Amino acid sequence: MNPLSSADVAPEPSSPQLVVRTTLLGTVLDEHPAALLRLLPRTAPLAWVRRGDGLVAWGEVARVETRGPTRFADAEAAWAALRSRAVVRDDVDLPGTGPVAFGSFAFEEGSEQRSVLVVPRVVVGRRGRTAWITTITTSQTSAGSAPTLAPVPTLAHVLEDVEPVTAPGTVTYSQGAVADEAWTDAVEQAVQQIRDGRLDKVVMARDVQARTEAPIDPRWLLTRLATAYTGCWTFSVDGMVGATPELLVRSEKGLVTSRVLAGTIRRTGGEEADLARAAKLAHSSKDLEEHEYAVASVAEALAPFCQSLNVPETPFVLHLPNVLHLASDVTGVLCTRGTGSLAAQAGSASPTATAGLVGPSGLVGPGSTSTSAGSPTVTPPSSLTLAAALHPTAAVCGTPTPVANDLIRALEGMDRARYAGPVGWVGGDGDGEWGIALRSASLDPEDPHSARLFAGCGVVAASDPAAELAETEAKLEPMRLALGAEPVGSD
Ligand SMILES: C=C(O[C@H]1C=CC=C(C(=O)O)[C@@H]1O)C(=O)O
Repeated sequence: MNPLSSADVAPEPSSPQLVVRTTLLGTVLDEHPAALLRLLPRTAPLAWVRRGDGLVAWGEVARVETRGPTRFADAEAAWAALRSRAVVRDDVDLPGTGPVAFGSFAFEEGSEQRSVLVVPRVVVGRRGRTAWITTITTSQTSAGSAPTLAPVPTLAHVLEDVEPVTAPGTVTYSQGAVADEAWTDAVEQAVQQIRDGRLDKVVMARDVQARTEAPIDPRWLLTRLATAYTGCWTFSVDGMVGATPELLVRSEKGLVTSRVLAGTIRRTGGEEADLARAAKLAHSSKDLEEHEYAVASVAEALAPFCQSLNVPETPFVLHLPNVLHLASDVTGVLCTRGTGSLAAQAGSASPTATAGLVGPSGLVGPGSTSTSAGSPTVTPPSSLTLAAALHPTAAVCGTPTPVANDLIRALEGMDRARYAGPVGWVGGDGDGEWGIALRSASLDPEDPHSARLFAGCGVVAASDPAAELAETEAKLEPMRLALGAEPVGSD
């Protein structure tokens, strides 16, 4: 059993002291992909779940709200202050045990939408056969006296308080910020700008409004998403709900992973026809081009933090129930004390500098990006720092990033709010997992009958606006299914 420990960093007088206790859960959770989600209360559920593993949480002992260009840095500083003073007893010591904060960040620095980090009161987690429960309280004790650990609830106690999940009833959909025709016009203009050479790729998104007969119970959506989209990360943070297939970054004990997606084709439902479509996607020059930009943006953003990086040369085809995607898993080893970053190594022209680093064909790989700031990193960056550095990737913004971002502002006609922004969790040691908030909806805090669904797609020179509109419809399917009534099976 780990002793009570408090990090030896100077206390930050303005932030409360967290008292955190993690213990093993004696009760075995069943194998259903939504088993963890069944523990959640109706109000403000927090979740990050995939294939039955992950974290669910509720209650709120601290909340950080940030905005604007410093939204990531401010959240990071607040979390650093909280975790540095935390008193922690962790009997399990796995990723996701001990102190945890859930976050959801606005896509755009000029967004009206707040970005949030929430420190929950109770977290239940599972990794394989191990399940645990963490309680977090804030200490009210005066300096010098020992903080009291909260009693740990049993699973039976937790389940006693769970209200039944309710269905949303009939759902009606209506146009979002931009009508379909105006949206395809905007895509047409984007294609023209690409053909004129102003940029290589831009991701254009749209929204759809859903209105439900009964108030939306987020657990209805989460359970259905986790059951049908088992390969995706089902998330819920501060009203942002979805099942994303795209992992922006996972940072665990010095290793980083990012699942990059770009390039899409709708599934037909028939196995043989889908295999033919997968082959078509894998050879589509338009989709491969879209994908290469996205992989390059991730590799470039990670290079300054990594001593080695593996960038697959060719994507694989990821099968989801609604669509097929081109996918690449980029992995890396973070710099530690004494090991310089890839970017720095590339600058020094070391023969081993780019070992294991394969740039996507035809694009500038990170190993040759000598302009990246490449000073050796001594403290491994937190997962939130990495997410901030990666955001926005070319899977949700475009190439070059600033030009694409400007074009999105000029043409898209809506505030993306937290759609396509990082969503996930960060732990007490900075490790964590952040997805890109895709295949998602934002629940209206003022009106429980209302949700805003989002979808976007990568536009390149060869894009056809009508086909891009159809692609957004395919990407809206998971959330339409989540709001539906018919039974769902797993993929
Ligand atoms: C922007 C979205 O998807 C991105 C992720 C995968 C494939 C994409 C594409 O093929 O366009 C997009 O880059 C979305 O789902 O809203």
